[in-house]
Amino acid sequence: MGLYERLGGEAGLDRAVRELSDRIRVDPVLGRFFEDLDYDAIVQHRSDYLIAILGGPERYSGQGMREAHRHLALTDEHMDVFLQLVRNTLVDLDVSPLDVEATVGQLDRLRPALVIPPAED
Ligand code: HEM
Repeated sequence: MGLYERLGGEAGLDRAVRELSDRIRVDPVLGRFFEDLDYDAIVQHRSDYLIAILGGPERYSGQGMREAHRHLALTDEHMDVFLQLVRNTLVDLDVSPLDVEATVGQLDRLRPALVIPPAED
């Protein structure tokens, strides 16, 4: 059984992403990014995307991660807060410590696409 199945497959990941997204929305650092956006659509896309990269069916057909986040000018701190919320959410959903770290590790691989390096000047 792979990581995707151990996380509960499509239903398990959908639930985890919903729980994670509720936490992101009220987070003091990350919440402001979602003001005035179609929140439910973002949660659905995020879920589809994560299901695909964690080994489930490919339902995501939105933009690439770099294009989707470029205008947000995310920093390493934003990414760290995001990954900590992922970690806490999975721990609270009783995912095993090894699988929590494997999942966080997979998501951290997207960091170079999501974080815009500070301008050199
Ligand atoms: C591994 C980490 C992440 C993944 C897999 C991910 C995934 C996604 C996906 C799939 C979309 C939708 C793109 C589309 O509909 O075309 C999206 C949009 C968005 N993400 Fe992320 N995201 C990640 C990290 C973050 C972080 C750290 C933030 C910081 C707040 C963030 C903020 C946003 C916002 C605000 C949007 C909507 C942008 C807009 O519509 O203007 N994401 N993300």
